[in-house]
Amino acid sequence: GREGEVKAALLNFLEKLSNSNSPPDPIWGWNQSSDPCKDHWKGITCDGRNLSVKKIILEGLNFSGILDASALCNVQSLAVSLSVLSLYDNNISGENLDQIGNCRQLARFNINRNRFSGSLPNSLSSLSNLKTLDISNNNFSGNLPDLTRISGLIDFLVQNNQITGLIPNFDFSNLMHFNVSYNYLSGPIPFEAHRFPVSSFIGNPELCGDPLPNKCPSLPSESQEPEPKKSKGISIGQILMFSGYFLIGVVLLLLISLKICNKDKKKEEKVAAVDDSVRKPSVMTSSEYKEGVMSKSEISAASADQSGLVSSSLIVLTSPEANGLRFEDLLKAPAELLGKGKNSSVYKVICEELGMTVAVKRIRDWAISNNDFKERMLRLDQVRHTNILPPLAFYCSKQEKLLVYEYHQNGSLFRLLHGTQMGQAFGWSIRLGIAASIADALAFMHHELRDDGLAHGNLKLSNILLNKNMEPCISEYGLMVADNLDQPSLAIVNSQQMTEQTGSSFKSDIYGLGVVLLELLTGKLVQNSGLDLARWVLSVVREEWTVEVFDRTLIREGASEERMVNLLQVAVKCVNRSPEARPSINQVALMINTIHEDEERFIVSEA
Ligand SMILES: Nc1ncnc2c1ncn2[C@@H]1O[C@H](COP(=O)(O)OP(=O)(O)OP(=O)(O)O)[C@@H](O)[C@H]1O
Repeated sequence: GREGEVKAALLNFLEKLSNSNSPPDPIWGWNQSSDPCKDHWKGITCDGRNLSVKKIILEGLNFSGILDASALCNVQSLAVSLSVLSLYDNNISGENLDQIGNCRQLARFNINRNRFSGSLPNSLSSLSNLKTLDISNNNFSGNLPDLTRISGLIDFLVQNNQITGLIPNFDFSNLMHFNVSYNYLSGPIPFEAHRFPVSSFIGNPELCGDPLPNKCPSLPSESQEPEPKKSKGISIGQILMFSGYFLIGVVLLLLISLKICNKDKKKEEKVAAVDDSVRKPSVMTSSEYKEGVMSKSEISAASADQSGLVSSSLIVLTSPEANGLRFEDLLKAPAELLGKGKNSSVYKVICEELGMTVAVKRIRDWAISNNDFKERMLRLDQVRHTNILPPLAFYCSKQEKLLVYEYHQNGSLFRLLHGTQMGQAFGWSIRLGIAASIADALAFMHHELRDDGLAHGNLKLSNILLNKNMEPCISEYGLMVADNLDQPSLAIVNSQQMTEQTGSSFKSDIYGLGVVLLELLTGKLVQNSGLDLARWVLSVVREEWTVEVFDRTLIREGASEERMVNLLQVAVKCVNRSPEARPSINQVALMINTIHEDEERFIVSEA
């Protein structure tokens, strides 16, 4: 019957894989007289009712035979259920690989670190459920197959092969990891792929265009075309990447006094100058800048009273770090653009005389009255928590607001998790400790500021900075000018908007925290609202292969699966579509701290 057919197919598959006629090690349980599901054959995972084989995972086992795809995928009763095939890290080569296309349910196919060669089967394009394709570190040659129809692809990893030709079109929308480095690919990198880091493409001498430093030779009629496109949708990731190239950043603090309304036009020109500088790095001296934007009298008004609370200029708050900070110093100092969102930019400003480096956030066209803004800043100044970055000073005019924060040279959690110094250990205990600190800090702030209606409003990895001791420091608390508020109408974003409108942005913070937790657990990049990542995690958890979601470096490190699953459950609760169904921040903080304490007890017991 069916069961016998599956069993025979698996035994045939294993025999070819192990390249020997001797029966498999008895402790594996693979034999004629037992059942792959009920008797838990090593490497086999079945569905909940033990009726069908869902996964075959035989990693790092020194197999040196062949993967005969027809032995698995041409057996109907097996092919209809198999969703994961991973033979990562063996010495296997392939046979009948084109038959893989018959394993229609395959969501993960991983043959990384083996000895496959020849061309990639075109039948890969019929695996419409595929989420992870990892064929890296083999000897594949020929062109990449056309995978445009696989819209759910999340990981596409083909690095370290001998693949030639152009990078074909993909549906890049869900792709989180894309790596074609160290092959023989040529031609331009598709525009949609520019958001991936340089490391995704290096080692292909004939590949060109962003994010690689070598420009593509311009085609006669299109040479000027791509430029404006590039500047259009600069994402956080791109900004981070570009910042590597910008050794000298751009000096600009655009300030327009309330009184001088007729300088609007002039201001627009200046804004354009900033925008332009993102593409073409240039340096503008502070005196050039000052002349254009601010009159001397305004500067002196700004610096008239160092102790702060001067009406229409820079208002210095009570942090001891802000002591002596003057507008003039900010204007004189060299500045570097750190990042730029739709309505805001952040500059690093080095005030040498004060021996101090600050980050200045400039927000344009924020529909908040100057009085409300001032009141809000003064209120925020009264509530302090060690893991919340207080503003040092601020400035407001009708068109724009400036916020001065202490600069944190260790960067953000975003950079730590996705940055170039990937090798740096960012292990499970540290991630869990950071998660607990963030939750505690938010719980404190929510409690103190609930009556004022002041939540964080835009919690995400790039707003969580790291101090000298690598402890988290949440910046931009209370600004509540989320960049993503005008994203395309996706269900969760809409409900988030709704809650925000009804004054309950506290629940949005819970959602934001949930996404941060998901990112810490999966190591995956989240775009915009966090919707993609949340949706992906939920789909994976629903498919009963929860372990698949975790960051591989955490798995490799041997992090406790139980505690990772516990934290995942907290995260999943936080990203519930319905704001009312999300737990309160106190509940979240309690749950995370319990997991963190478990972890600490475990570490002590291990020592
Ligand atoms: N005080 C600071 N010290 C060091 N780096 C900072 C500081 N404030 C912000 N940054 C970094 O500057 C970059 C730009 O910050 P910004 O807040 O504009 O970007 P964002 O968080 O991506 O977008 P958003 O405008 O939605 O907050 C980020 O990489 C952020 O981590």
